Amino acid sequence: MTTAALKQETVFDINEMNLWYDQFHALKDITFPIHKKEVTAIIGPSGCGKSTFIKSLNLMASRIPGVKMTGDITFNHQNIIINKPNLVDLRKKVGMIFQKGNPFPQSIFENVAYGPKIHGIRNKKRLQEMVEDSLKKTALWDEVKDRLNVNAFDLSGGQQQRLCIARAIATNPDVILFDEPTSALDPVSANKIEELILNLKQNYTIVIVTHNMQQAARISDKTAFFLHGRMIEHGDTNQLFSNPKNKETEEYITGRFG
Ligand SMILES: Nc1ncnc2c1ncn2[C@@H]1O[C@H](COP(=O)(O)OP(=O)(O)OP(=O)(O)O)[C@@H](O)[C@H]1O
Repeated sequence: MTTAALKQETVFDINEMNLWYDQFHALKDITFPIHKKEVTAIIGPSGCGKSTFIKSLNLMASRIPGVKMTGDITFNHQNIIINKPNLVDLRKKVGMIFQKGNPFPQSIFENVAYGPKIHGIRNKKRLQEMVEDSLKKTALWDEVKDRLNVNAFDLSGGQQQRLCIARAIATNPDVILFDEPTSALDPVSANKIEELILNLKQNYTIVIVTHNMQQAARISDKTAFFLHGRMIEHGDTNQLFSNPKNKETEEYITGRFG
């Protein structure tokens, strides 16, 4: 096998990416790849830029007034910072899940059917199939199949989070971004989300921001450690946690700060 064939396929290539909130330089010269069908964890102390980084990947951050981005985030062979793709199309391909499930105040069915509908799917049977498929992929189908018309707010916090994941999956994304998806959940619900993420990586590329280093170690293939707006170290999760190359990474993962 050639070296090129061995090279891992990437979904995002981030190169010398910078972001400012007005005068505040929040992300500095970020360079690393996000590999296809892997889980990449973003770790680091509070305020280091994890959320800002993950929100840059779907250009959510760039919509905040006063934000300026430079450099290169290549997704599907185009630099999304410069080329400014259509945001509806970008977010169809790059879904996002937040700390707290944020379903729409509508039925379970309508929450999941929402994405396909705005992308033009009107056929009722097709929508039903897509909703069922997405709910099965998030292990929610058996829990809700008899009450698809109840309001999504009637679900538990963990179920709402899985519903939001089903909503993201329904548009057939390439990537799902998770910003601390389990920090508002009880341990059992959190565990279900972790299991789900491990299953989802067969079909999707996943980037997860987490404060929980055990979680990063359990579910990610690659980890990137951020500090003061810089990406300090990126590598195989096992290697980064057992034998970090950088002194600051070591101090963080051994709990000496953060
Ligand atoms: N909308 C904003 N306007 C101005 N500054 C912001 C904004 N959002 C974040 N920041 C600043 O950018 C820096 C990085 O914030 P960010 O939320 O990305 O960090 P984080 O690592 O995700 O933190 P946490 O773990 O506490 O959620 C912080 O100094 C924060 O105060």
